[in-house]
Amino acid sequence: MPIAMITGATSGFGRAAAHRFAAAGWSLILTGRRTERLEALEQALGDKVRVLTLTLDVRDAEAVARAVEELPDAFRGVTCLVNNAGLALAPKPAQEVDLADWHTMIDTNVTGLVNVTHAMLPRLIATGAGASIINIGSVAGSWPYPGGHVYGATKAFVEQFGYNLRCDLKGTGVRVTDIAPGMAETEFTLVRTKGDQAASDALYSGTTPLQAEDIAEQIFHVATLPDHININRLEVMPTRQTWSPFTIDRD
Ligand SMILES: NC(=O)C1=CN([C@@H]2O[C@H](COP(=O)(O)OP(=O)(O)OC[C@H]3O[C@@H](n4cnc5c(N)ncnc54)[C@H](OP(=O)(O)O)[C@@H]3O)[C@@H](O)[C@H]2O)C=CC1
Ligand SMILES: O=CCS(=O)(=O)O
Repeated sequence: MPIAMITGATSGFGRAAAHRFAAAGWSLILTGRRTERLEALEQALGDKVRVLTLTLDVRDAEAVARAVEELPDAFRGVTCLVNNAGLALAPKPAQEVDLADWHTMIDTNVTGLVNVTHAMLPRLIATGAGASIINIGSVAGSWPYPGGHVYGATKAFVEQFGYNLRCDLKGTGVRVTDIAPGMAETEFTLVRTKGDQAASDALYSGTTPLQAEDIAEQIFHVATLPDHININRLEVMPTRQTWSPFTIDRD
């Protein structure tokens, strides 16, 4: 059975993707910082498929490299890497944001994704045809909005990094896709607001956001396309989310 490695599997898209791949019999390497949630996933899925959990902070390049180096033989032949771990912080004007929040987003969404990709590239190239890297970008990487500041910029990095990877991976069979979701109801807003459950509930109320399972289905679809097809970018929004017009500062 093929193997998927999913970062940020303890919540949201990552956890839903773990369930989706498991339903199709894939073996799983699941990572995140919250060990108890990884254990719960292993309990839920371990009867059906082979599961390896790794408590890992993607920002720690050494720990990531070591974990990949020490993968047990049964988990070395990874077919699909889902670079999903990420977060937004500080939904307020740039001039009011703590610098530490910008650093956390860059360290996680950019440096963390690069750490995991760098460590996994040899494994994916060894797999060859049919292998894929699926990076979770965001609509925020393409469309500016107030309070998007560094978060959107990190997701623009994710998109361009993926395209550039594709150039260098030509001939290896390894595919690279940027899946760019719009508003989806996960723990994302709870994290972004540093635990403000009311703000999170308010954002998703009275409309129909994407659910984690919607994006998990897209991830699984991209991972299981015939070997000769590479979706470069897949932008997915709720039907009830669109763009705003330009705004103008007037006297
Ligand atoms: N929800 C949305 O509206 C959208 C989300 N996205 C992106 O989707 C991805 C998943 O987010 P989503 O599922 O919504 O949010 P959740 O907050 O529900 O899940 C985020 C996951 O990322 C993990 N994570 C965060 N920081 C780290 C870290 N330093 N090291 C390892 N794992 C980490 C968390 O695990 P743990 O805390 O256990 O480490 C968790 O499993 C993110 O990249 C996000 O930017 C993109 C577009 C829309
Ligand atoms: O990436 C998350 C979606 S949004 O909050 O930027 O619209």
